[in-house]
Amino acid sequence: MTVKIINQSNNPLPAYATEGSSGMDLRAAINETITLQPLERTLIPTGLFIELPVGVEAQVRPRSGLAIKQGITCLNTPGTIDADYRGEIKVILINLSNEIQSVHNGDRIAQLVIQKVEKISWAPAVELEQTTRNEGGFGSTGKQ
Ligand SMILES: O=c1ccn([C@H]2C[C@H](O)[C@@H](COP(=O)(O)OP(=O)(O)OP(=O)(O)O)O2)c(=O)[nH]1
Ligand SMILES: [Mg+2]
Repeated sequence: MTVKIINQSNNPLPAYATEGSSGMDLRAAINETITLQPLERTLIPTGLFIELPVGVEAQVRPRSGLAIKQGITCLNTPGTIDADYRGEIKVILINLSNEIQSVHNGDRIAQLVIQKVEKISWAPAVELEQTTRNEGGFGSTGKQ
């Protein structure tokens, strides 16, 4: 699948790092370094605008390296880029460490995963098919 993209940043286009990579890293497109206080969140532009076909979404997901090394993650993970969104892809980062963290222009701050999405119609009902699990959840399995 090819997807139209406008890149208003001076960073390279997001790319798969290896043949088997699910995501393409997103880079910060910022003029000045951003500092994040502990628990501070901020919206970081990428300079990227895309045109997804209907039936496809893009997810903005955290990078594990940033999370473990700096305690930085995406607050709304996974972020949803709707097929009909024509605005700039932005990343909501939060600093969950107890130190000030910095983000520089070009830093890889998140990753974009392209996924097919199903659209459904509701069939209103009064009862649902029984299952072994039924209403069990929230740690219901594996108990003696
Ligand atoms: O991490 C994100 C999440 C969303 N978006 C953009 C693309 C998406 O299509 C749009 C709306 O996102 P979402 O549906 O998550 O936000 P909302 O709060 O429901 O806003 P809206 O009412 O505009 O849908 O914002 C981003 O750029 N980055
Ligand atoms: Mg929405």
